[in-house]
Amino acid sequence: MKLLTAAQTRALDQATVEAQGITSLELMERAATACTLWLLDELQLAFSTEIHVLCGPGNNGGDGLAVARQLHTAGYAPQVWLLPADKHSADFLLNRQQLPQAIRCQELSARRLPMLPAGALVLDALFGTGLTRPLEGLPATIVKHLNQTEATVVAVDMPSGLLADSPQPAGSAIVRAHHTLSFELPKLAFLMPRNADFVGEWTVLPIGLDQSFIHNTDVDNYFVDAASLAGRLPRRARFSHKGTFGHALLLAGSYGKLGAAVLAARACLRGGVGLLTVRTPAVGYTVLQMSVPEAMALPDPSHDFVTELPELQPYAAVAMGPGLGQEVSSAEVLRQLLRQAGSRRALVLDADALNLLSTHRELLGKLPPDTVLTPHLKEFERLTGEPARDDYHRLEQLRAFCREHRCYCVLKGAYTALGTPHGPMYFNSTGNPGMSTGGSGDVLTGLLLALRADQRLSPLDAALLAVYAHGRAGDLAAAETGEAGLIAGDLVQFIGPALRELEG
Ligand SMILES: NC(=O)C1=CN([C@@H]2O[C@H](COP(=O)(O)OP(=O)(O)OC[C@H]3O[C@@H](n4cnc5c(N)ncnc54)[C@H](O)[C@@H]3O)[C@@H](O)[C@H]2O)[C@@H](O)CC1
Ligand SMILES: Nc1ncnc2c1ncn2[C@@H]1O[C@H](COP(=O)(O)OP(=O)(O)O)[C@@H](O)[C@H]1O
Ligand SMILES: [K+]
Repeated sequence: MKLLTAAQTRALDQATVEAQGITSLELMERAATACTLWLLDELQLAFSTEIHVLCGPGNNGGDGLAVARQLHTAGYAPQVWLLPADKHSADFLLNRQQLPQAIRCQELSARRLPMLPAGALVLDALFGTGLTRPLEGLPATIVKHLNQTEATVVAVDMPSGLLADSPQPAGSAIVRAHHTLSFELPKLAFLMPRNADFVGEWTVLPIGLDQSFIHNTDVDNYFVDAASLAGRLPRRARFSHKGTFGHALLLAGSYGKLGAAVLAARACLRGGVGLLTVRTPAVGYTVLQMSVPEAMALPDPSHDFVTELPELQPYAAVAMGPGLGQEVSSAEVLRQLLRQAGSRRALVLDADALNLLSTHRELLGKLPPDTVLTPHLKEFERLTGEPARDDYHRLEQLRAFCREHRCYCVLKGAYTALGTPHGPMYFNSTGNPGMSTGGSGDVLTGLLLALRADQRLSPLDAALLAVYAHGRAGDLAAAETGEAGLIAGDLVQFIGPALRELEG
C-alpha cells in the first residue's frame, strides 16, 4: 500500500472526480457515509449518546457536516459546532446549506466551548490534510479543551492539528483521538512513534478513490500489509532440494548469552532453511546440540567468545550478532567476514555485530552490497553517531544510511521501517507490544537468515517477508499467550503458520 503525501492526496481527490465523472461533493458524501457506517457498526452508538460534531472551515469540516446530517437521518441527535472563519471551502458551504434545521448548530468561541461529559462522542472534523502549520489561537484553545475532557474522540481523516507527513514542534496543539478514520490510505504521520497518542487506533475506510492514479504515482514510502506481499513467497516445488533453500551459517552467542544463538537457530530452521550450521564459542557446543539437534554445531576454539571465522565457501548466507559480545577478537571476525563474504553471499548483521560496526567505524565502508542490518533505535543511533532530532529526521537518516552503504536496514519497533539502497522505505503492519521482550530480535535475525539463504528470493522480498512474518508470528502467538505472557520462544512456534499464510 502506498503512503501518499498531503499534496498527492489532494491530487488523488481531483483525479478521482475527473476519472469517475462525479462532483467533489459526491466524493465528500462517500467519505461521510463511510464514517457514519463505521460509527454505527463499530461504536454501536446508542440513540441516547450525546454527539458533538466539531467542524472546521475546509473540506474536513464539510465531511463533519455531512456526517451530522446522516446521523440525524439515522435517528441520532448530533449537535454541530462551527469554527468561525473568513473563508470556507465550496463543499463546506454546500453541506452547511443542506444541514437540517433541526440540528442544533452553534459557533465556537473561547467562551463558548462544548461541555463534554464522559460517555459523549466527539467527532473531530476541524482540520484534515489541508493543515499547513501548527494550530494557534482559537483552534489551539479548542483542541486543548477537547484533550482535557473524558469524551470519546473520533477524528475524521486526521486528528486536527497533526501534519500528515512532516514534523512539528513538541507541544503543538493536536487532538488526542481515540480513533482516527482515514480515507483509502493511511498517512505517514500515523506510523511515527511520537504521534501514537494523537492518532489512537486508526482505520482505513475505502471510498473508491482512483486506483490508476495511485498505481501511477511515485512514492517514497509504502505500508506493507498481507496484500502487498501476495505472490512474493513461492511455494516449495515438489523437486526442490536442500540447495534450493540454501545452507546458512550463524555466528552467535557468548558465555551467558547462548540463548540468543538457540533462538536465532530455531527461527532459521522454522524459516525453511535447507541446512544450518551454527558457530558458537566452545561453551555453547552441548547447549546447541541438545536444544537444536537439526542444526550442525561448529564450535569456536575459544571457550567464551567467537574468535575465528569458519571457511565461508559452503554458505549461501551468513548472519552474525545475536548474543555475540563485543570482544576485540569478535570484531576481527567481523572484519574478515566483510572482507571474505564477496558480493554473492548474503549477510545479515544484528545486535553486537552492529555495535562492533559502530565502534570500528572503518568497517561501515566495507559492507558488501545488499547486506541486511537489523538495529533497534538505540543501535541505529550508534550506527549513525548522531541522535535524531525527531521521528522524521530518523527516517531521513535511515534513507541516507542505506543509500550511502548500499544496504538494507531494518529499523525495529512498532511499524518497523525497512530502508533500501534504492531509496523507498517500507513500514511493516504486523507485530504487537508483546514482542518487546528479550530475544524477539534474535528470532528475526534467524528468520531473515533463512530467507536470505533461499535462492528464490531477492534481498528486498526476503527482508519484507521476514519482517512481516516475524510480526505476524507475534500476533498469532499473542492471541494464545496474551501480550504480557509472550516470550521470544513463542514466536518461533508461529513462524511456520505465518509463512504459510503468505505462501503461493
Ligand atoms: N482524501 C480524500 O480522498 C477526501 C478528503 N476529504 C476531506 O478533505 C479534507 C481536506 O480538506 P481541505 O483541503 O479543505 O483541508 P482542511 O479541511 O483539512 O483544512 C483546510 C482549512 O484549514 C485552514 N487552515 C490550514 N491550516 C491552518 C492552521 N494552522 N490554522 C488555522 N487554519 C488553518 C485553511 O485555510 C482551510 O480553510 C481531508 O482531510 C478529508 O477530511 C473528503 O471530503 C473527500 C475525500
Ligand atoms: N510495540 C511493538 N510493536 C511491534 N513490534 C514490536 C514492538 N516492540 C518490539 N517489537 C519487535 O520485536 C523485536 C525486538 O527486537 P530487539 O529490540 O532487537 O529485541 P532483542 O534484542 O531483545 O532481541 C523487533 O523485531 C521489533 O520490531
Ligand atoms: K480532523
